[in-house]
Amino acid sequence: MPISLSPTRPKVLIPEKVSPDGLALLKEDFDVDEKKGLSPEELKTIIGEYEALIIRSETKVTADLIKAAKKLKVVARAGVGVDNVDVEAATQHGVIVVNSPSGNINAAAEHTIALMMAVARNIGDADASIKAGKWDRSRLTGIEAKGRTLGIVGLGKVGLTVARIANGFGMRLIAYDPYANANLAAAASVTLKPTLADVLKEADFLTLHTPLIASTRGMIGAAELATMKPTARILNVARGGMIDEDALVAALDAGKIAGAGIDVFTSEPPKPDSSASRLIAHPKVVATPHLGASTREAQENVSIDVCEQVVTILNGGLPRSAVNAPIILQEEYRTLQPFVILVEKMGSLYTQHFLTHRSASGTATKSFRTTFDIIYEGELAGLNTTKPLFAALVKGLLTPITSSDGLNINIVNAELLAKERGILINEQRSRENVEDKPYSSFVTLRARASRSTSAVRSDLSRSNSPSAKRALQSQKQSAEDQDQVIQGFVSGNKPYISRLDRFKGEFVAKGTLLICRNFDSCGKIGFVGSQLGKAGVNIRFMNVAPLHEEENGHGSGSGTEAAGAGGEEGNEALMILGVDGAVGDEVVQSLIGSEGVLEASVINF
Ligand SMILES: NC(=O)C1=CN([C@@H]2O[C@H](COP(=O)(O)OP(=O)(O)OC[C@H]3O[C@@H](n4cnc5c(N)ncnc54)[C@H](O)[C@@H]3O)[C@@H](O)[C@H]2O)C=CC1
Ligand SMILES: O=C(O)C(=O)COP(=O)(O)O
Repeated sequence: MPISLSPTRPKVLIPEKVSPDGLALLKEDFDVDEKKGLSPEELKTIIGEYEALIIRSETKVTADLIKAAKKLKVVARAGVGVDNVDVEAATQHGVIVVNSPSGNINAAAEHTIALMMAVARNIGDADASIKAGKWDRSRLTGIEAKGRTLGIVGLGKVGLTVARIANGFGMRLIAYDPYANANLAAAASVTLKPTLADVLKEADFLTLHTPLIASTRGMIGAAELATMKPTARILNVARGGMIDEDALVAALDAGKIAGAGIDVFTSEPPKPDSSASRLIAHPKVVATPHLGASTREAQENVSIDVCEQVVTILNGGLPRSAVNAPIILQEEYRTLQPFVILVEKMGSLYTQHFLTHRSASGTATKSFRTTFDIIYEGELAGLNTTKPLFAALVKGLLTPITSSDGLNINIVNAELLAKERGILINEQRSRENVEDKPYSSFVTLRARASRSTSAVRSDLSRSNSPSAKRALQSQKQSAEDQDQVIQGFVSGNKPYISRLDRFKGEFVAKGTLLICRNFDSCGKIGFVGSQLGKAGVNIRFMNVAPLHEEENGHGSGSGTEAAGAGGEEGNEALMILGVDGAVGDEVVQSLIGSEGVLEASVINF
């Protein structure tokens, strides 16, 4: 396969050891830089070049770093914990943070069990002793796990896996987790306790498996240790800050706790003379340098998991495990993805078609409407989340009028950006039956007029006075008082537009389209075809969209302009032409005038 040397290939930075299995997925389309041992300053200097950053627990992704990362779209954590990432700063800058929520769970659970047995049987001490030439058997007598109580704090993915393995050892299992799933706990033979104190006082082994968050930071301090059995042993393969390291050292010294197996520390690597270093050096402690996830299998899993997500995000798709975005269920994801594309195209069509078009009076730029209704009908109406569709709409609406590399709109920041620009989007769901239609879901985008058509219509139906009715009627006919409508659906995974403004006609939203509004009479198609032919523009397809039935009989909405331009009577239609390549301004201008083309716009999807 030829290798593209294009300088525009997105760049991915990997400042830590990440398994090559996932990186192979990136190398085809992106430039992958593996640069280990960078200082925070060096990282900050180069981060501006990169679209994606893949990290483990060592890289600190601070607000400062994110600010310097002008092109960054994604921070991918090849593991679970994201406490080394300033997720809030990432959200503010529209940077998606993804992780691998289950790739290393088994590794972390098995490491916990390894530490538990190492502490129970004095493995570390025994190993050092025998290597020093001693045969010290009586001092190194241990205890058995069987029949002892394992207290689990945090009964999530790792906690439950530890429970299942420990159950096989014949241990009694208790846990404290106020948010735990009671059915899963019962199925793993775990008794949930109402308070942490209940677990602390009964545990022979205490193991921590919560994230490091405000409610868990320092959760095991001197006061908690004082309530535990003096024969108890503590395990921590979660995060350093959850145990007060100085308090644990003091409890071990005082014989209030029998031992500890610790994989994670408040400073990693531990600074000399820090509380972490004192804990590691303690003879009753078995310590490992954050090895919970360090198995070949786990590293393969997390690497493939996050690299796949990086590929998806850099190709404009939605990740499956974004930390700073709503979670999309897998089955919903499959339903949503083609509609994400459709809705983005509908938004983009709105901005390109309604805002800038050519007419006899030159190029007109209409003001951007700020209140939109988006109505989901059919299957889409039953979805739990339509957040990605909302984001796609904001992206579609704004991308044509903003510099594309300056605006990075995604599910994370779409709401904020819409708000900043004063755009109000009302999402509505309609259970209307689409069974007789060739599609299962249908989307309507309605840009509300300053005074919406529906409001004028309801005023019309309520008004008894003929003069008031006439006034309202003329108000309704003004283009600025018309809601602007785009409708679409997905069929065969392709995004179709089925209504554009007052016209109905199906066309695929793809490539470059030339859209002409003209009188629906003979000769127009030939005229446009010959003008484009003269300009060397190849026509891929052509469609005529007549007035939508709602509009027939209501007159031709923007009648003033129609009469002024051509002076012809009768209905209007849209001519939609799929063309190859660019259509220059002069070509568009040549179409408008006496031959009856009233307006034209060029849309690039
Ligand atoms: N040492 C290592 O290499 C590894 C460490 N980890 C760490 O292990 C920890 C657990 O990971 P997972 O099981 O995947 O997370 P998880 O999110 O599946 O489970 C966490 C559990 O903690 C519970 N929890 C939250 N706040 C709590 C509180 N105040 N008190 C009691 N329970 C609380 C939650 O309800 C949840 O059930 C994380 O800190 C993660 O970063 C994970 C993998 C490898
Ligand atoms: O996944 C986690 O939360 C871990 O702690 C693993 O960290 P690591 O990727 O081994 O630096």
